Amino acid sequence: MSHKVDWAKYVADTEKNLSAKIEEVTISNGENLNHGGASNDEEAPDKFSPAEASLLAKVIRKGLVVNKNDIEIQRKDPKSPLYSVKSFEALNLNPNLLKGVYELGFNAPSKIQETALPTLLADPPQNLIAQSQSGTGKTAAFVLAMLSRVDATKKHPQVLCLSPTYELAIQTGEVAAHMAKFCPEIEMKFAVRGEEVGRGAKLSEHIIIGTPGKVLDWSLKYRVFDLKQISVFVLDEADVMIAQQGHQDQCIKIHKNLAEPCQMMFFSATYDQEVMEFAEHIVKNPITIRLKREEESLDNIEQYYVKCGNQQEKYNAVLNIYGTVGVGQAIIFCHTRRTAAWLSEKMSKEGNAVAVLSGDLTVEQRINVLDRFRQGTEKVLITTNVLSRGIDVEQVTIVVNFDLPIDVHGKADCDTYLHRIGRTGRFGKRGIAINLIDSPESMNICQSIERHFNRKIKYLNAEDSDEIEKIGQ
Ligand SMILES: Nc1ncnc2c1ncn2[C@@H]1O[C@H](COP(=O)(O)OP(=O)(O)OP(=O)(O)O)[C@@H](O)[C@H]1O
Repeated sequence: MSHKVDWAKYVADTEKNLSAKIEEVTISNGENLNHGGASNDEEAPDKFSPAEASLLAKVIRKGLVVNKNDIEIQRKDPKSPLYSVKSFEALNLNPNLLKGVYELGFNAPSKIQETALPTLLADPPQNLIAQSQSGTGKTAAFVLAMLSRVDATKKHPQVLCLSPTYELAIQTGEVAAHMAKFCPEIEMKFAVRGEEVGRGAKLSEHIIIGTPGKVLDWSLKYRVFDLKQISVFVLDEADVMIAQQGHQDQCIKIHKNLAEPCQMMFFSATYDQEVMEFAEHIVKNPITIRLKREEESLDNIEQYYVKCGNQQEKYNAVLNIYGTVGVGQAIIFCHTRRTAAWLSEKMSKEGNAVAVLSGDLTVEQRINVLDRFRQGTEKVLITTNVLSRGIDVEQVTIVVNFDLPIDVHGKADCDTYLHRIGRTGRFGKRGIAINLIDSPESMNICQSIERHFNRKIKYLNAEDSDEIEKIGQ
């Protein structure tokens, strides 16, 4: 399964070509980028096709051309999560892993990578509970630590990484496979729905990446690997894994069956106070990397709300937004599978190419939908909270909360909100989050979220396509 998508490469190549052409054309035609006006088309060094010209306008409008510079500026800003003073070389990684890192196009570590890796690679091993904003490179941080800790001469599972969903486990495995490209001696296995092992089998892979239920079955029920031999235990999205019903019992059971010494690595973009206290209780002498509340939400994601009278008006707002996604892509979050199915059916019937991903699809269907979205086959993905955490599709420019996230008591679920909007604005890119408000209750929830993060959610008139267009500028 490919991790880097062709579509992203297409946009990147197009950007590169267009940037080159902008330079050429600007040199020969002054400010006239599009060869229009008084310039002589025949003398132009390299004429834009109409499709290129329109893509150029969109790319410029969305700020993608300047984005690379933006990232370099963010890297030098001590307040940015991308800020770092060290290079990857300075982190003492194995040279073959370093090659993998550069092959992925990473030039310098982000703040969390630079801070966490020295702790994770220290001897004797240190336990770590780490928090860093969405899209800031936590996965690479713990994957590099996992790969660094493998003793390939021992032919049994020794590193275990748990993810809350099937999609996230697969994504993490793909990142690990890319980083380990030059370490063929390291073997990995997915423990997720759809993967089977024979009864009585003994796994020889060094790294297991999976979801809690399957890992529990394989380790304690079928005994195809021994939790006592695990020396590195990673919990991605650690707060839901130890606090949310469904995952909690399984994760705690796995955790209890680990033997000393086992290095613990807990990562998430959010931990509420209670969950952090619990994490610190179950992890011995941890180093903790914690964000202040005001640092949790990202400056590069602009947040808006749109007032809608009813479901139909929400639908109209989505259509307006759909029309302005441009070169990017959008993810729309609904509260229930039913709403997601209703919305996707209605949009598809009216000729809009949308995909839907919710828990009622088979795992093959789910991964197929996500792959198609990553390749840009559909510009819009409609989903539920199942995709709210961790999923990394770098060209997502807009996240829409068709329904605001609420907890079981109907109160604002601020953590889920942060994870949902974090599907855009990945690694310093710009992103837009739009919340559709259709009742006084949803307005209250929106305001609670605003207060919680102390960050403005601005009003947007979705009747006005021009205004929606403007926010992408
Ligand atoms: N040092 C780096 N240089 C350039 N790009 C990077 C670097 N580290 C990570 N990335 C890219 O940044 C994106 C986000 O990284 P990642 O998915 O690890 O974020 P995260 O912090 O785990 O996010 P989330 O909280 O949503 O799980 C990915 O596309 C990844 O390839």
